[in-house]
Amino acid sequence: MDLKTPVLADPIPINKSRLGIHSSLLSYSPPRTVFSRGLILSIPRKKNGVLDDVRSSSWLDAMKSSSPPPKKLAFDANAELDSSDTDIAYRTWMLKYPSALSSFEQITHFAKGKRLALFLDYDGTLSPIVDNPNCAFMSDDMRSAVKNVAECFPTAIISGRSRDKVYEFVGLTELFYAGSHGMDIMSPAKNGVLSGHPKCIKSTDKQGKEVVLFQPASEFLPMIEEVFTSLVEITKGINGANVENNKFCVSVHYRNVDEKDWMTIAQRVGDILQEYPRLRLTHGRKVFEVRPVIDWNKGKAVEFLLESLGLSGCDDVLPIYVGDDRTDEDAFKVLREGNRGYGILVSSVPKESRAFYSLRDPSEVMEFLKALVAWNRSNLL
Ligand SMILES: O=P(O)(O)OC[C@H]1O[C@H](O[C@H]2O[C@H](CO)[C@@H](O)[C@H](O)[C@H]2O)[C@H](O)[C@@H](O)[C@@H]1O
Repeated sequence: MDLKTPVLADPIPINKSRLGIHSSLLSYSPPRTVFSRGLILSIPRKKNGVLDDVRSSSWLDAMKSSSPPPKKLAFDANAELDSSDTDIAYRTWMLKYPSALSSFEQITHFAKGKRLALFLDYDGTLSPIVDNPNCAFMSDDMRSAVKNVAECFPTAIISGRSRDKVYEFVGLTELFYAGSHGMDIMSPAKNGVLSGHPKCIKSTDKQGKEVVLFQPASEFLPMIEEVFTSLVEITKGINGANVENNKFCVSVHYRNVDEKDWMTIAQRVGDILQEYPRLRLTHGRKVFEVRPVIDWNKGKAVEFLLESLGLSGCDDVLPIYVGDDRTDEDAFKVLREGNRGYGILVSSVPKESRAFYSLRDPSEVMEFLKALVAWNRSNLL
């Protein structure tokens, strides 16, 4: 698809390319803007996506910067000058990743006459980041915004959580759910789009309704169970550590662990992972994520869903993906590389990304969803 984005509403010089998009929006390139130290979240990473050895000091740096501090702390702890520095850095960063709200007209101008498909991450996108992963509830307002948008466009939630857990939080039957970073895809009960797929299986959901599932990592289930048990065991003595079973992945949270114990937890997790060459370790927001070494991620899940919905390879389709985390970058990449659609990064701090646009936090995500619904309704008049 040719993303003929109209003129950008920000002062970035417009590239005279065929697409009329600034070159930085066409192909991924490292940001040219220099931000103050500590504002860029970077994680040491090898080319294959696996993090460097867990014992290296770069891990500790990555752990420290892996989730932005709550805004209040970032502003209170330092002098006024720091907060205005932060603001300037954020506004400068937004030149490269304009707000999807202030660019809304531009987005809908391009979306006119196209079929939209919406992909939403859960934690940090639909619900704010909280200390206790079991309490990451979404608000009723957000739920109704998601429900309304799903009535207008095919909508999927793609999360690192287990599919059951994210379904429990969201509780809407009309959506597609992809848990375990896209390794556990379920189509809505009344929508049979996955039924014809050769690798899909029929199952029943918690309410006993028939559902269709796609689980490309199913053979890893016993291994994940085993590593989950070991991780629970080795983190028992570390105050605040929390191991979450996400079915085809495991999360080891250190958000509530005292910083002096971060190296210990990283080392213990690394030691266990040594025994599992078919599992890999990645790093999210104050969390280590253990997952199978298979060629599958949130980007692949987006491609799979688009194909299953018959929306792949069509010029009149515009997929939009909204997410806040490193794992969402795989989806942003798929949309950007194929010039297929828009990635929207949710972040309150400058971050390097493959997204096109940005939103500051879940409340802006909700505004954006509401705006999409209003725009769709106005088109029907
Ligand atoms: O793909 P996502 O839906 O963004 O899931 C990624 C991880 O999200 C959850 O952890 C994050 O949110 C927690 C609740 O706000 C927070 O306490 C934690 O520090 C964050 O990393 C979830 O618990 C993980 O299992 C997911 O992998």
